[in-house]
Amino acid sequence: MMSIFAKDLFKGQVALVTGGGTGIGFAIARTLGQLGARVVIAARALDKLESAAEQLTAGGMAVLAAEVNIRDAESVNALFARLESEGWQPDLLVNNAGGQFTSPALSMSPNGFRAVVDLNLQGTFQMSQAFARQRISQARPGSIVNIVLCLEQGIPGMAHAAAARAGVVNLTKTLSWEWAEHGIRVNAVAPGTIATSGLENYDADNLQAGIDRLPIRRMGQSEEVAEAVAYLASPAASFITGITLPLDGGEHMTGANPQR
Ligand SMILES: CCC/C=C/C(=O)SCCNC(=O)CCNC(=O)[C@H](O)C(C)(C)COP(=O)([O-])OP(=O)([O-])OC[C@H]1O[C@@H](n2cnc3c(N)ncnc32)[C@H](O)[C@@H]1OP(=O)([O-])[O-]
Ligand SMILES: NC(=O)C1=CN([C@@H]2O[C@H](COP(=O)(O)OP(=O)(O)OC[C@H]3O[C@@H](n4cnc5c(N)ncnc54)[C@H](OP(=O)(O)O)[C@@H]3O)[C@@H](O)[C@H]2O)C=CC1
Repeated sequence: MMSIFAKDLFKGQVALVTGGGTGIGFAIARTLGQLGARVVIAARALDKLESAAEQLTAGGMAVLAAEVNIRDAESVNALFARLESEGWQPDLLVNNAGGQFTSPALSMSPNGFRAVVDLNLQGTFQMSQAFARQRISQARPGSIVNIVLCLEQGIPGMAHAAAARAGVVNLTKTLSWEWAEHGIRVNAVAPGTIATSGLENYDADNLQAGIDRLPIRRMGQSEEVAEAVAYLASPAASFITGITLPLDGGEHMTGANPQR
């Protein structure tokens, strides 16, 4: 898929994409890199990040693979300190890392619920706070895009993720208020079902049943998410903050697939 944006849209900027070594995050990193940004891809598994970085570098992009566990505040702070000292301080942050397991709410353990909230809500907050502290201390503007989930009708089988991502949707609004005066915009994209290896743990028949109910009857592509992220991160969206953009083939109108 060709990007509709100008090739040098993000020239001179650094984009930090969490979970940027796989799936949607990889597509976001590739799009931002193709549009001129230097890109940091950050996650836990350095081997996966390094092979992703190799692919992107082979395509002519400037890419740094950096280890981080977004659930761990010390790891997050160490990442931002490293990026500053190595000249990769980010102008744009894409909080893409996240995920969950499926389980009926009745069988979730406290620790299982907490792990998913920690990853998706606490992790997103910790990354956003570290980013904003760095930008604001240097009086530089910035842009944050959070990847959430289509959750408008609730998500049966994923109570932890639904609650955590609803938290991120409101965090997006609240931080957009608090940080607007510093030139930092905060927005989110809410994907429906997107074809990535991340879907391997989901029942294919149930996914198909959900897709059959959509106005646009197919899975989304990672590149479609990446284009929306590029738009929201760019000056074309300079008057947009606090929004969550549904990117879901219409799923926000059909309701969640109860079999998920
Ligand atoms: C249509 C689809 C839409 C969305 C698609 C996507 O998002 S695609 C993207 C897809 N990509 C991803 O989702 C990737 C990211 N996802 C992850 O890393 C994991 O799903 C995670 C968030 C649970 C973290 O896992 P972790 O290993 O760091 O967790 P931990 O070791 O710290 O354990 C904490 C607690 O959680 C419990 N527990 C863990 N797994 C299961 C399970 N399957 N079953 C039941 N319980 C489970 C575990 O037993 C423990 O509780 P206990 O026993 O102490 O009471
Ligand atoms: N595919 C889909 O249909 C949809 C996906 N999403 C969301 O989009 C995002 C990307 O998903 P997708 O590409 O499909 O799946 P992936 O499983 O490929 O992406 C998850 C990424 O998050 C990283 N990650 C997980 N835990 C941590 C952590 N503690 N610290 C840092 N990085 C972490 C993983 O890397 P590592 O394990 O190396 O840390 C991985 O790169 C996720 O937030 C997902 O929930 C939302 C809606 C639909």
